[in-house]
Amino acid sequence: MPLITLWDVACRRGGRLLFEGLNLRLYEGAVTELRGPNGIGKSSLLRIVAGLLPAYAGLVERRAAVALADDAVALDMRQPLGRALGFWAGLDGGDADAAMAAMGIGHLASVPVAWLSTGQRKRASVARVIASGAPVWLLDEPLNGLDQDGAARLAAAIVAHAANGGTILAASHQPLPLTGASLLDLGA
Ligand SMILES: Nc1ncnc2c1ncn2[C@@H]1O[C@H](COP(=O)(O)OP(=O)(O)OP(=O)(O)O)[C@@H](O)[C@H]1O
Repeated sequence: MPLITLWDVACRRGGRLLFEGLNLRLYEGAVTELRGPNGIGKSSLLRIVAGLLPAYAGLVERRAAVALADDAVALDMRQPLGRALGFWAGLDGGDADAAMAAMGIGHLASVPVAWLSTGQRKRASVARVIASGAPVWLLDEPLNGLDQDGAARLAAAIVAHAANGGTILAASHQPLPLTGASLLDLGA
């Protein structure tokens, strides 16, 4: 049984139909890379899957909790990273320290989120998804701003999450540094 199923989904934004007739199943243990040119609707699709944007047509079925990481770091900028992540992990029942360690940012726990660099913020938003405990991870350009170590940590986190029965849908212009992902090309 898929964790997420889309039936015949269409997306319309700003008066333009971006895509239609999209059928998608995200199964436990699957990693799916979402590709397509700028503006085709990848971020919009992630928001539809997350329930943040209504589909223009079609049906979306969610059988598990969903966590989305996009360009906006969804953390309190004034708080130290550890407390900001801990707040959400506390609500979600996840482990902020383990998530920070996985993304190599444990040493930044006392640094205000606003002071973090671009790549550190990206690592923090991935850590928030890790700490969410949600089976479904939606990642929008997760490699943006990440150095080689960050990319390797992201790949390891994705592989571990899939091995634990999670599913990952990642919109990325660069291939994720891991094997076994399936491709969904919105531009095809
Ligand atoms: N809030 C909005 N109102 C109207 N149109 C929007 C809105 N948000 C996005 N769009 C339009 O929807 C289209 C698809 O945007 P989206 O961000 O989903 O594309 P994308 O495939 O993720 O692009 P990129 O590769 O550049 O990140 C774009 O033409 C964009 O201008």
